[in-house]
Amino acid sequence: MVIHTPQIAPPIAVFDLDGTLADTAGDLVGTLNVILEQEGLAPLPLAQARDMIGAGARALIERGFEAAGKELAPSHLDTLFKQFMVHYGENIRVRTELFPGVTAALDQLEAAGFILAVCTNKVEEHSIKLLDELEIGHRFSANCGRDTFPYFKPDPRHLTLTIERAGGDPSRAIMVGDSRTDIVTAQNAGIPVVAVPFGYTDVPVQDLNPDIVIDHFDELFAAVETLMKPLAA
Ligand SMILES: O=C(O)COP(=O)(O)O
Ligand SMILES: [Mg+2]
Repeated sequence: MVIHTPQIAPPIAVFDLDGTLADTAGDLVGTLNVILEQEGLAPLPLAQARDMIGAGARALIERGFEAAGKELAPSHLDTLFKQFMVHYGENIRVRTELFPGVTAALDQLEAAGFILAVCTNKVEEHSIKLLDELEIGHRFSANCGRDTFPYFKPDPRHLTLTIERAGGDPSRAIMVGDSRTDIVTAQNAGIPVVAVPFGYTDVPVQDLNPDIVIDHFDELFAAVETLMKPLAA
């Protein structure tokens, strides 16, 4: 007699990229400033422009122009977006580094049997390139950007389709992110969310009602265990 045990999907942890896994602001704002200067506008200080990150490069350019008080026609935005993509792609890892403790936290999750995935509003090509240059790309079963599906964060389908592509189960998943976009995406997908406070957000992440806020990646595994305990029991 063959006894069939029910197949339980492994747990999955899905990470945002910019402001969560890596501090990318120096290179994103660096490219934004190249565009602004080319348009005759003053470059923005990093401290001001970093919180404009999180909704993709198009939004970053729009927000940069808004901060400079300059109108931007949609057709011109298209041109600048293409220039941004080329310049950023060529300068993606000049000042960008992983946040402290990322590699060890991914090790811990992998050792506990977690599938790992990325769900970012970066375009997929740049997300793949950057994570490879940061030498962690091979760890992720799926790396889904703004252009991977017809939906992108805060649409919860960006997250649920990432989980599906990685071979995970949305009922055994957690999201880790730095912004309102990530928190709203996870909440709308019914998935618990861990927030990091060191990323890019114009309001403190604590005020956005995530399930847990961690100050350092050293705290991630314990946070995930707490949020997933009912599932493991
Ligand atoms: O704004 C971006 O370029 C992408 O941001 P995200 O990785 O935080 O989704
Ligand atoms: Mg982010």
